[in-house]
Formats: sequence, structure tokens, C-alpha cells
Amino acid sequence: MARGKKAKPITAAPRAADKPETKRLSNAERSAYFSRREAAKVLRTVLEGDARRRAVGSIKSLIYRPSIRNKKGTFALVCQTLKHLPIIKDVLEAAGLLKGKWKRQEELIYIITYDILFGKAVSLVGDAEVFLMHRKDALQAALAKLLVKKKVKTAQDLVQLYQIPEVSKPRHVRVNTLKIDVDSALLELGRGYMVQKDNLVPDLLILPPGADLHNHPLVTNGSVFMQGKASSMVAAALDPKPGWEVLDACAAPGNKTVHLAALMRGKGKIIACELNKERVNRLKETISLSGATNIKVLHGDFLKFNPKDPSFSKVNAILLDPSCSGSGTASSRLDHLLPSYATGHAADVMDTERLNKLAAFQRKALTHALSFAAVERVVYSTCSIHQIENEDVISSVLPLAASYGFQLSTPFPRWQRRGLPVFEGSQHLLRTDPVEDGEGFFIALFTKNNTVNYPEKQATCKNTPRALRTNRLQNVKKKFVISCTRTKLFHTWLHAKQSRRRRPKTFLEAYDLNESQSTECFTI
Ligand SMILES: C[S@@+](CC[C@H](N)C(=O)[O-])C[C@H]1O[C@@H](n2cnc3c(N)ncnc32)[C@H](O)[C@@H]1O
Repeated sequence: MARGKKAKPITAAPRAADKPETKRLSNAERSAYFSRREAAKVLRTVLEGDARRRAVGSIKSLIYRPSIRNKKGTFALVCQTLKHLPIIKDVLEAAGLLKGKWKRQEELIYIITYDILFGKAVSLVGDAEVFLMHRKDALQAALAKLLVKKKVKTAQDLVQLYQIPEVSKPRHVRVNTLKIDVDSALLELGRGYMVQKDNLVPDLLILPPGADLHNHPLVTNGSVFMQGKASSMVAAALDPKPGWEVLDACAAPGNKTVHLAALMRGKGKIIACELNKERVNRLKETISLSGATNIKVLHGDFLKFNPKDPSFSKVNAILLDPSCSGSGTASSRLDHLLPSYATGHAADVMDTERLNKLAAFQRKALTHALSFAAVERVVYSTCSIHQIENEDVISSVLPLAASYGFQLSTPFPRWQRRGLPVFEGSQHLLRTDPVEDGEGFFIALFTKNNTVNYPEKQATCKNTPRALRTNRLQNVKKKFVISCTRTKLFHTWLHAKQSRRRRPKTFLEAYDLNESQSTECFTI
């Protein structure tokens, strides 16, 4: 609203026989009025996405947008209305109330009907509320008839017919080390909950199931992100170093983008690409919340990025987390509440045609990512449990990947659950299980044969000549992972040779390598 303009008072709808009545609302009435409308907006997005099988975001992600003011109330209202939706629809149909202008606001009508029949029905002000309150008897009569028809005694029994048990899982939060260190976050969160560090993923904390952190100051100020363990493993698997240039090819809503920024300690550059305009805004919101300042957002199609464009010539690594069926996170997204679940069209029983389309896109995007010349590490991830989106995509690009010099590497070698054994090398892949691990994710890591896997805190390539000059050659050499360093070592040696500071006789001699350790043949 423009500054200085007074808010128009919300008025109760005129009754048929009454004159229009204008009445200032109490704070409670006002808050309930807006909550119902916010909930209706979210419900519309959720139902439209579900009908098209193309969700803009999960119920949770839509509710926890900064634009939703009363998150807790709105979340409860949306979830409860969804739980009761089949009953609400039957009741409205029997009472003949969803017509004309109300049909155009059907989500709001669903929300208010829930409140009248099953909720607290407090502060029911507003046109739609008054319309339905005047027809409360008709709604209750239709519900009574439905109970008889379904042969149950109470409304609660009716709800039970549709309900699916919820699984309780520990909560994870990722500490945004751009804003706070892990120990301080642990101390702060520890005031209200039992908190411990995850033993595998750096910067990840584990809280008890049911811990509700949505309104916690550390969450609202971006010091910690509510991100599951499996999702937090993706950027960690790419393991970007401060100073790198990293491309996040399918970035929104940006959880992994800002995780990359934290891992890079805010140094270097991240290019975050997103196709969907609305989701670009979400991406920007996440970035701004994280405090990262080294992320450039590009609104566009990753498939149309030219790998030879000079602006990508320094990109070292790509994180590719493309659109997928989402079958691995269906339960945490509350998909069991959606109408499609009841009709058997939910993500985990998704039709083959859609899966094939998704897999074709995923293959194309991965092929494209592997073709960026300077890129030495590519992570591919999905939150799908389907082989067609996971192992099949990887095995189909392997020959091409090898021709570019890529091989599969093993992210989180200590993690037990690996890829389905459908091709040789699938033991490098990583899977998480939706039941055992809370979410079903898949991660594959490609590294180039000449990638230098620097152990932590070791000098980067740029520093290596200096290391040579200061006679730390032996030390540095030992820390290299010997199987995949030949090309880089060679350039380092050549650089040292040309700089005339040190003149090893031959490359192999300089690095104390034997012929069998050198896969490439250098003739100097
Ligand atoms: C699974 S989501 C990414 C989630 C994100 N990595 C995160 O962790 O917050 C996939 C995203 O890719 C976007 N997308 C799909 N096709 C794309 C394309 N061709 N180019 C860029 N983005 C694309 C989708 O709009 C969606 O936002």
C-alpha cells in the first residue's frame, strides 16, 4: 500500500434484508480474516499444481515464504482443510453452495467450511464467511447425511477413513556459516531442544522429531536453514573451495545455492540459473536471507547456455539438481494430503510417460553440464526414488562423460546406501531411503581424471608453484591423490621449470612417479 494511504476497513457482508453495515474489526478478527485468505491463496497454488502434476512448491515451502505472515496458523488451516477436503467437497455439493461468484473463490469457501464444520469458527467476518454462516444449518445437514451414507457415527470417524499415518523423523538444520558458527548455533538451539552435530555432513545439526523451528529467530534471520540431511549432502558432495566459480544449473528455491556459498566462505563466484520466473523471486529471497554476496542470478534455460561462452570459461564445478518426480520427498512434502494421492496419481505411482519426459530432460541437462570445458566436478542429484531418473540417467551418459575425461567418484564413502547395482560402477552412487533416512535422494559425482583432490586446508593449484619454490614439493606431492593428478602436476612442473627457479630433470623424476602411475605419456 502507498505510504500515507489509510487501509480500507474490512466490512462484514450485507445481509439480504439489512443495509450494508460498516464495522471496524478487532485485531483478532482482522488476523483471522487475513489468515483465511492467505491460506486460500496457498491452497489454490497447491491444488492447481497437484491438478497439473507440476507443483510450484511443496505445501511447506509455500507457507514458509516470507510473504506469509501467520505461518503457523496458515499451515494448520491449509493442512486441516486438505485433510478434510473430500468431505468438504461432498458437503458443499450436497448443499448446492459452490455456485456463481463463490465457485471462483472455491479455495476460500473450502477453508471457511472447514472452520465452520470442524474448526473453531472464531471471528468469522468477511463476505464469504457471512454467506456460509447463514447456511450453517444446510452445511451441517449435508454432513449428517454423509455420515449416514458412509456408515460412520461421527465426523472424526469420517476423517479417519481418509487419513494416512504420519512418520516421525528427526529434524535437521544446516548452519549458515556465513552468519553464525556451528558451535554458537548449537548453543543457541540447545536452549530449547536436544541438539547434536551430524557425524557425516559438516555444519548439520540434528534435533528431535517435531521440533518446530519455523519461527525461531535463527531461522527467520537466515542463520540456520531448515534443510534435510540428504539435501545437505549434495553441495557438500561437490565440495567447492573458496575462490572457485560454481554454476548451480537449476537453482530455485536456492537451498543448495546458499549452501555452496557457505562452503566457499563467501569467496569466489556462484552463478545460479533458474528457468521459472516466479521461482527466480524465491531464489532471490533465499539468497538475500543467507547474506551471500557472491551469487549472480540468471533467469534462463540452462540448456541454452553456451558452454563456450567466455562468461563460463572459469566455471570449475556444476551442481545439477534438475526437476524430478520428487517421489523421494513425497511424505515430507505432505503429498498424502493432496487429492492426486487419493486417486493414485501421486508422485510415487506416477505415470510412466511423465517419468520418461523427466528422465529425458535430466539426461539432456547432465550431458550439457559435462560439456563445459573448464569444469572438473559435476554433481547430479534428484529427490526421486526411481531408477529411471537416477542410475539409468547416469549409465546413459557414462561413455560421453569418459570422452570428456570424467569418471564417477564416490561422495561420502562412509555412507552405506549406494546406487542400485544395475551397472558396473554404481557403487560410486549415493542413495538415501525415504523411510530409513527420512528422504529419498540420489547423488552422483563426476570428476575429471586430472582433478586435483586437495585434502582439507591444502594449497590450491595457484599456490603450488610457491610450494615448489619453498621446497615443499615432497609434502605437497604426498597430499595429492595420486591417481588423478597427472595433468595438473605436469603443468605445475612445467610452470616451475619455465620460472627457472627449479629445474627437475624429468617430470616423473621430479615427482618420484613410476611409469605405471602415469596414465598419460609425457614426452619432454
Ligand atoms: C529440484 S528444483 C531445484 C532445487 C534447488 N536446487 C534447491 O535445492 O533449492 C529444480 C529447479 O530447476 C528449475 N528448472 C527446470 N528446468 C530448468 C532449465 N532448463 N533451466 C534452468 N532451471 C530449470 C525448476 O524450475 C526448479 O526450480
